[in-house]
Amino acid sequence: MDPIWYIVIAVIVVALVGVGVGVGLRQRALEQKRRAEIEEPTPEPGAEVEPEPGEEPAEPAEPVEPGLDEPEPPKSRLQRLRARLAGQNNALSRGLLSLLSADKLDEDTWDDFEATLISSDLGVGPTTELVDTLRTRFKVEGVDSPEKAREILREELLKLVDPTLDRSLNIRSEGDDPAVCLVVGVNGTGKTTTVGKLARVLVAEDAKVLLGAADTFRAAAAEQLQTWGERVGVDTVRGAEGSDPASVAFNAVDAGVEQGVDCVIVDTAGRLHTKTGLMDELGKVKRVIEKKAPVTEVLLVIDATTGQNGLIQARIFREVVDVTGIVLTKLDGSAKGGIIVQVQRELGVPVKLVGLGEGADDLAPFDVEGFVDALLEE
Ligand SMILES: Nc1nc2c(ncn2[C@@H]2O[C@H](COP(=O)(O)OP(=O)(O)OP(=O)(O)O)[C@@H](O)[C@H]2O)c(=O)[nH]1
Repeated sequence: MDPIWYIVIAVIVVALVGVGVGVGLRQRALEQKRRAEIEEPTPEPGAEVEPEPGEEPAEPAEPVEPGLDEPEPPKSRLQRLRARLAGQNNALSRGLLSLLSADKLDEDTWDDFEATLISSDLGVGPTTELVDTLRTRFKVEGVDSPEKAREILREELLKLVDPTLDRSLNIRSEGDDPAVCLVVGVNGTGKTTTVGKLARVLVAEDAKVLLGAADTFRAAAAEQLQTWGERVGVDTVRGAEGSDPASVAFNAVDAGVEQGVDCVIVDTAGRLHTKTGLMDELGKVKRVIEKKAPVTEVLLVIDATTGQNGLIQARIFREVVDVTGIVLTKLDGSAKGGIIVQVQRELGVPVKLVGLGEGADDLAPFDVEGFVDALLEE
């Protein structure tokens, strides 16, 4: 035989032995694995693992997102904000307290009181009403002590601010659709800030929220809104700068329905040059959203420091959309809480929220008794 055949045969033998050993080893490994599985079965994905007797069942790990803010709970927020409204810093409060501390209630004292109320944006109508009622009651009921005067003043102030108005916010889903909250107002009043703060209020109450940046007029507004959302783990639906606000609002609500959120809050632009433009745009935003889900709350944001201007804006917005609630911002900087009464009378819509600072949690539900008591606090 040719020696080349010896070499070929030797190579084949070596190869066959190698394959045999390999298969054997693999089979042994498979066998070991199978045995191990029989002794300790691998759980199906998502299946619950029975704890060993005596062993504590493992707690499902909370998804912890690093760097998220923890918004202040509504209760302590209210107390803090009440404290901020109280006392001598507030013109309305000062006027009320000066009446209570007057030695005698002569014409001059009543005139001064009336002037202070008007200058604190209470408006001429409500001021005259209040002063007339107080004068009559003080006389008829023979007020002879500051305590009695305070009691009457408190009662009349409560009536003026109207505790009977429904101030609840329709921002929690009640059916299959999410609640939709449209936030409108002139630029600079604090709309974007309010949307951000409101998202925090909802997150603190464990609601699932989505934001819609329909202020496409100013790119920085969407940026600002997204930053507010990111701080509490809430997503923002945005569009390109200058894109149609109605389509961004629609996309946000569409995504909200898809994700099953409790509330979609839509921020809108306020910087429109003509009233007609404003009407067209806001009307369209609302109509387009409602192809997807009803708008459950329309909040008009008014800057308390703008006084009569705020009222003029309120009138314009009332013509455009059905405002269901007012957010009065910057009450901390105005010292003129009287605007609450005027704006409610003007629109026939309750003040539902008040902003009392630039801080992330400086927004609180408006509480009539808390407000009046804060004004009368010394
Ligand atoms: N002191 C105080 N400042 C506030 C309050 N709410 C908002 N601001 C400030 O007001 C300024 C304007 O707020 P934005 O939220 O940007 O106002 P906007 O209405 O969205 O303005 P545009 O996006 O231009 O339409 C910001 O500096 C806020 O920090 C408040 O309750 N108190």
